[in-house]
Amino acid sequence: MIRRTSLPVRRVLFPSLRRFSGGEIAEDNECADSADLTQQASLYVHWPYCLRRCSYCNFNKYIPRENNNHIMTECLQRETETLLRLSQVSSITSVFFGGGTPSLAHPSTIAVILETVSRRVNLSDKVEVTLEVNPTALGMSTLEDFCQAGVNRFSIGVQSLQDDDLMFLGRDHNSHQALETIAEAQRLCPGRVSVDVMFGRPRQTVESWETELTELLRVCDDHVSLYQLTMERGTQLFKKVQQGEVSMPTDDVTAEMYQCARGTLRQHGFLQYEVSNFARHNAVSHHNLSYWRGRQYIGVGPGAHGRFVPLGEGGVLREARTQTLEPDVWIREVQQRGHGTRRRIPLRHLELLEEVLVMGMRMTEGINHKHWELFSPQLCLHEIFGASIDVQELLRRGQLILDDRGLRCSWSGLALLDSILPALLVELEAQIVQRSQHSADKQTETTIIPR
Ligand SMILES: C[S@@+](CC[C@H](N)C(=O)[O-])C[C@H]1O[C@@H](n2cnc3c(N)ncnc32)[C@H](O)[C@@H]1O
Ligand SMILES: C[S@@+](CC[C@H](N)C(=O)[O-])C[C@H]1O[C@@H](n2cnc3c(N)ncnc32)[C@H](O)[C@@H]1O
Ligand code: SF4
Repeated sequence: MIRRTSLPVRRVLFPSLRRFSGGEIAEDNECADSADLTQQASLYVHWPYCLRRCSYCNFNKYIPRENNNHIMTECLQRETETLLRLSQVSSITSVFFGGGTPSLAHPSTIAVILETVSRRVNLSDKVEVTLEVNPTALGMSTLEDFCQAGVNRFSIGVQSLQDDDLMFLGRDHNSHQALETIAEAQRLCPGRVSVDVMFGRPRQTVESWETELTELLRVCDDHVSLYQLTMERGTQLFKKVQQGEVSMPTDDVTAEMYQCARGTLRQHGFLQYEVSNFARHNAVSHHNLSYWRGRQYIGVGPGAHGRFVPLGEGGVLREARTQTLEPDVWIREVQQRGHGTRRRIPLRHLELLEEVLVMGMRMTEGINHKHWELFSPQLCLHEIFGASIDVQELLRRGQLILDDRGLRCSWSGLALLDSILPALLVELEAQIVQRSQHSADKQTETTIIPR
């Protein structure tokens, strides 16, 4: 039985182990081979500080007691060196400075980290280097210096163009500043500016959302990320909703908002390439694509996540790594041992395939046969999913497509990804377990010595 659960647009960008909550793209996927999987990685750098706490946010962020930018920079640099050495990658394919509010860092921090990377591995000038920017007056005034430091893509946290909503969300900017920042970023990096916008906000209606999005599309550049406002435990918003002070739109309303936004974006020439992401003129985010395509990534900074094979330590399995969350503790660890890795979990074959499946199905292109074969040379997509009754039902309903290109969601299926994934994961596990059972039986058969 396949039921709708929720929209897949909630904020899941990189997979957390065992917790799965949902056109045309540049061709770089096609050229990946198995050597690329271990020799290349993208790099994520987390800046953990913000000016204030937004009412809805439970990302890993802190309001600094004092300015320790200098020490944070030194430690980010040191951890980058350590993790590059452990991964033994030969090139970094994209860099993403996220947070927190990385536009609060000094531009020289960005330059120092990029120099550190290029001293150790290949970092071509053409590589995408993104900085997340809060559209405050300060954020806007430093954009040019960030470009000088090596940033060539900006991701601007606009969230809304309604000033009363921005205030309610606890943002540190207003709509005028957001518009000015978009214009300045576009002047500096034409075609490489993204905006984040949230829907499903209290009091928002489908009509007001459509008007707001249309207004944003008139002024924005070529990339838009849409996020459904999600209630997170421990946030002010969560408390207010629990206490009945604020009510959130129903699931039916947010589903309508999502579908309406997809249509509006399409009318404005944006192609959807992932559940939450839309691009014009092929201005896709290469960094985020590398997550969805199951490539290696190195996560540096407090709370950053990474996925790579630690070749420098003689490892053979890809590991899920998480860095220590709390900045002061992380700083001490980096000073003492060169990195602040808190957790390392080697991914078994099934777990790796689960991640490849969950992340890959978020893209409109889905998972093509060649891509799957890189991770699963023994069992192809048809062998795993072709005979499943649940999958057949999804195919019959037109929500899923399995053909000679590979496995992907249809337009209607993508909005239901969260309810489609469980059926796929169950089938994947069943087939992998069955196959390993089968080969174990075969091994036993051949090793029995007749009396
Ligand atoms: C964690 S923020 C970091 C970048 C920057 N500080 C900002 O706020 O724009 C990245 C994005 O996460 C999204 N986000 C954070 N909390 C969210 C929530 N509870 N629901 C939906 N999206 C959320 C916002 O759209 C935001 O742009
Ligand atoms: C919600 S997304 C927004 C991306 C944006 N829409 C774009 O197209 O560039 C970015 C956020 O995800 C989180 N994030 C991304 N990669 C991460 C990683 N490897 N480790 C930890 N957090 C990560 C960070 O909080 C970052 O601010
Ligand atoms: S500025 Fe961004 S990271 Fe900081 S609290 Fe707000 S949403 Fe979270």
